[in-house]
Amino acid sequence: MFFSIKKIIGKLLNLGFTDAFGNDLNQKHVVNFSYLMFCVSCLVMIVVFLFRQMPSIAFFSFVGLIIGLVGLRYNYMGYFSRAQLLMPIVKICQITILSLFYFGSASGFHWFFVNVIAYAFIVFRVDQRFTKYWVVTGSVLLFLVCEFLNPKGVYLTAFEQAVVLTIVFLSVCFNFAVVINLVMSRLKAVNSHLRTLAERDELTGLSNRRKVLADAVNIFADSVINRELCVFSIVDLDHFKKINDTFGHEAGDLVLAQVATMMGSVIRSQDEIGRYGGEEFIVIMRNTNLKNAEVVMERLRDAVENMLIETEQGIVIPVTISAGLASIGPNISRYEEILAMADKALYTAKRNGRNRISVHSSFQN
Ligand SMILES: Nc1nc2c(ncn2[C@@H]2O[C@H](COP(=O)(O)OP(=O)(O)OP(=O)(O)O)[C@@H](O)[C@H]2O)c(=O)[nH]1
Repeated sequence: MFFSIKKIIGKLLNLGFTDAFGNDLNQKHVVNFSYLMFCVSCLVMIVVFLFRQMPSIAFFSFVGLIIGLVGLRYNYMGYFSRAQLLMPIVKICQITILSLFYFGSASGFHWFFVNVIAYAFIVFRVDQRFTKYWVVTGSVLLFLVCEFLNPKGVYLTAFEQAVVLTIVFLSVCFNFAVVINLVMSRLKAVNSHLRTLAERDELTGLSNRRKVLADAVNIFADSVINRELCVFSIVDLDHFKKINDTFGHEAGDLVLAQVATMMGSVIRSQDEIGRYGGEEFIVIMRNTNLKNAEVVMERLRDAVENMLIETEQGIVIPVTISAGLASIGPNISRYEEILAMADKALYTAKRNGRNRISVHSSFQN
């Protein structure tokens, strides 16, 4: 129940969004949220004041509701700056008129200006600072006018004013909590998206060199601390230059992407894969000895050899890989040493005819 409500609210706040990670998203969310809250409050006031037979406030709130819906639609249609600006204008008018002519400052209704000021600080960017200062200055001045001009109001009894004061306090707190939450969760989402972009290789979707080497450091350190084995493997596509030269660079890219997908499906979930550069990949196998690692890599080699990669013209591109494997050992103090050994083993595999797996032995030169 709670989650479905949260989902509906999330959908409403995302109204009009086309790009999940563009700029201004914090602002758009806050604008949507402000309109939603404004429309809900207008609706509540229409009901309450119709019930209390105060048609003028009910009508005033109805006009507010219509303007609120227009603003929401503006934001939905992508007229962000119009929506952005309409909100503080309508809110300032509503607070001033209700506070001065109906509720009186004892109701604390003019404290809603706090929301307008917070809105201005969050929603207007640096290049809109003049609008921001106008909204903030206007709000502060009108707050003072409301505070000193008509403390009693004409409509509400002292008790009702106390009730309104409590409602104002609670809703200002609520608005602040939601807006802070919104901004934080947007920042978190954008942050994690940026991290993903910074760590992914665009062509293959695998970890890029920086990420896989960072994984290598961590896995190596974990293995040393826990006295476990780990195996590093460097995988290289055979005669890849020839594939590019024969079938074209695009076909080469297709091969890289499809081999990467195959690697993702054959390599065990606990292992890490990344694109080391060009047509080279790294596979890091945790808690694994060389023998088991060789079995996994042999399975991959076989799977790649049997892949059917077709160009757009329907030509099948024959692809094979070679891989070199090396394991952590007693005299190894840095992960780069294992990579260097795996690279040597790869060289051996290439020298021995390619399409094979070669394991680095400590007796090798
Ligand atoms: N299509 C494509 N080609 C790339 C990419 N990155 C590197 N290459 C090409 O990969 C080729 C690698 O060639 P070589 O290093 O000579 O290796 P090879 O032809 O695979 O030969 P062996 O490794 O000895 O079997 C070069 O021609 C690069 O231009 C890429 O992202 N896409």
